[in-house]
Amino acid sequence: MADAVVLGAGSWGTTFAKVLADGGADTVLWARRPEAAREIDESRRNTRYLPGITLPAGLRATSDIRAALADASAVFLAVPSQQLRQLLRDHGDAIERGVPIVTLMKGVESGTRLRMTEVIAQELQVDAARIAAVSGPNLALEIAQQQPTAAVISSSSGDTARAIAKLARNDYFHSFINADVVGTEFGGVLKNLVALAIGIVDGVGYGENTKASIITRGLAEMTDFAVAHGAERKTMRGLAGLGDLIATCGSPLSRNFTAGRLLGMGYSRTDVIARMEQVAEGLASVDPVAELAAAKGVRMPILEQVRLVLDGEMDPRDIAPHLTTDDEPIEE
Ligand SMILES: NC(=O)C1=CN([C@@H]2O[C@H](COP(=O)(O)OP(=O)(O)OC[C@H]3O[C@@H](n4cnc5c(N)ncnc54)[C@H](O)[C@@H]3O)[C@@H](O)[C@H]2O)C=CC1
Ligand SMILES: O=C(CO)COP(=O)(O)O
Repeated sequence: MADAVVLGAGSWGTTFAKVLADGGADTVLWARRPEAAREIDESRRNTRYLPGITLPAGLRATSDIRAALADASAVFLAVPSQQLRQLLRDHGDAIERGVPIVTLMKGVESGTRLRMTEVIAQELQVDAARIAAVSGPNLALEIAQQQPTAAVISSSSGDTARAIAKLARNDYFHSFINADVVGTEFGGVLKNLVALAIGIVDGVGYGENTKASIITRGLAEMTDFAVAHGAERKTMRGLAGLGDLIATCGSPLSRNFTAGRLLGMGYSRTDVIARMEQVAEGLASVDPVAELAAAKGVRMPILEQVRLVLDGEMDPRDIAPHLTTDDEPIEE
């Protein structure tokens, strides 16, 4: 049995497989395209997603998903959020009973508005104690370059969180644990939306005051939303909240920042999607998160303005002054 099987050989799946393999885990990475699996196995490279990175010799790749799953002691999921349900529907039956299932993903499903751990529980009919979510300030390329980084592994089961945290650590990557799955997952989803906003104002040409204002108010919005959905406030100040917000909003490596920047430069939603070569999860999360916020009566003016820019109903230059939609001053 392989210690870990990672599904999805994009930038994060490949990087996380490297993290696991560098920590000593016998790891198999599933790539949808046979030529991608071959490149990883034969050249120790994934040039499309991780240029310049040499992958560890111990990391094996395959395009045979069912054989990989049948041999897995733990399964890690790293495909775009809107694709997860179909993948599990097609191949979830190949996963052995009792195996922990870990999402590395940062999105909600449009339509159902479900978090990834909820999609896993629903589609595979597995107990929440077997499921974990990984989040944190984890820009893939920096980790692939072995720059020191921390993440948090969240599960309702302390045993599952601890087991995954022990697997996902090495001399450049450290995993903490928590039991706040709702907050940990929503942290990853919500920071993408703030990163879109930061990208937009960067594309417009605004500077650090604007960005700091949006990041600070964005964290307040994230916290209101997450707490209304049952998260712990402190999770939003941790790696999966503030930590990831800082990394994602401050880096041109972020695809959400990049997508926002194109919007700020005047490209339409359709143009931005066409130009992105990797997934920018925030683009698909805007509407379901806005719906979830409305259902709980949570006001999210920054998210609302990102939505208006995406829909072509607001000039990107107008986003910054509208950090609140209130006419009367409100308490910070
Ligand atoms: N790249 C990063 O720095 C980080 C990404 N994440 C999250 O990880 C998840 C995956 O993102 P990335 O790897 O960055 O995306 P990516 O765009 O680099 O790669 C996505 C991978 O999924 C595959 N894929 C696409 N549709 C598929 C389908 N229908 N069935 C199977 N495979 C499919 C693609 O071929 C590709 O290998 C996202 O939810 C993202 O938010 C989380 C932390 C860091
Ligand atoms: O989640 C990430 C960093 O923690 C990656 O952000 P992007 O998806 O915006 O690239």
